[in-house]
Amino acid sequence: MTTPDWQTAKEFEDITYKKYNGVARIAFNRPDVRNAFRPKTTSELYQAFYDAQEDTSIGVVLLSAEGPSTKDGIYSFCSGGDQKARGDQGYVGEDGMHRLNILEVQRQIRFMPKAVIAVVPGWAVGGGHSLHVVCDMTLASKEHAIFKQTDADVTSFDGGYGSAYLAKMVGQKKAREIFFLGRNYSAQEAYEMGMVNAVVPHDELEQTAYQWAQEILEKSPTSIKMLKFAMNLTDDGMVGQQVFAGEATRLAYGTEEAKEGRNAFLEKRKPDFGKNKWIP
Ligand SMILES: CC(C)(COP(=O)(O)OP(=O)(O)OC[C@H]1O[C@@H](n2cnc3c(N)ncnc32)[C@H](O)[C@@H]1OP(=O)(O)O)[C@@H](O)C(=O)NCCC(=O)NCCSC(=O)CCC(=O)c1ccccc1C(=O)O
Repeated sequence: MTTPDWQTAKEFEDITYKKYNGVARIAFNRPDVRNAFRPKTTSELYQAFYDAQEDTSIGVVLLSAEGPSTKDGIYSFCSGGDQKARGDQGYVGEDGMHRLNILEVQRQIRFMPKAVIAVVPGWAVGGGHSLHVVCDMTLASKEHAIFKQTDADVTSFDGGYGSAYLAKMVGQKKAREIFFLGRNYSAQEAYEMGMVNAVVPHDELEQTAYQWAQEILEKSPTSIKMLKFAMNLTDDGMVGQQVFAGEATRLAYGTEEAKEGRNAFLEKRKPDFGKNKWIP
């Protein structure tokens, strides 16, 4: 397996954004504050995920993190909302507005028609924990990954994917333990709970993530997209149905039947869908 020769796709301040060979790598880049996100970070994440979604050469996105901290050498994935940027109604950006826009990033990850893999080299805490939960898969550093939910320490509560979807993943009792007690869990413990796909030696983590991405890229893009949306559907209610059905409509547009319907309208005639089209 080749080592990725990552090329910077766009320069940002709080994240790095690179691409190589069908894979986009978006990484938190505030390691000295355990990769906490502030409004600038979430805005940059939003832009990078949007670009990765629009880029037809990209099939898999890795959500990772730079590090370790220059202060103490500790690795982190993300420690959630930056408590120094927190105001009374959200996190305060350079424009003075109070925002909760990490939830928009969660929805981008959830609804993008491409696989998103969380690559967790260290702490995954609070809103950072929720981000790994919403990703399609999670790979974790054997030596350094620690999973922890501190929402209940700082009067926050991710009542969507971070908690309710987590409960579907690890079971109700375990999810309540994670949130109500706020303990630290190792990569192995997270794996045994069912919220991590693989525990990987730290030095091999990024290469393994790239390798998993390459395996996905060998599959049918339509299958991957439809499978992701099918698996989302039951937990996402009407929006899940809308997203899945939108892609089904796209597939229907490609049929002769759909072309006849469009052409008949444009030619101001009744459509002729032919006989024997009612396949069982
Ligand atoms: C992550 C820790 C457990 C790591 O502990 P440790 O290794 O001992 O390191 P520290 O010495 O504590 O930290 C080193 C350094 O980093 C700074 N830092 C760490 N985390 C943060 C943070 N989240 N914000 C700001 N700064 C942080 C720390 O101050 C130190 O700085 P020095 O200057 O060197 O002293 C531990 O650090 C820890 O517990 N961190 C806090 C975790 C936390 O509580 N996060 C917030 C949870 S709430 C949240 O994320 C809500 C966001 C969200 O997703 C959401 C959900 C629902 C609705 C809306 C939203 C939304 O959008 O807000």
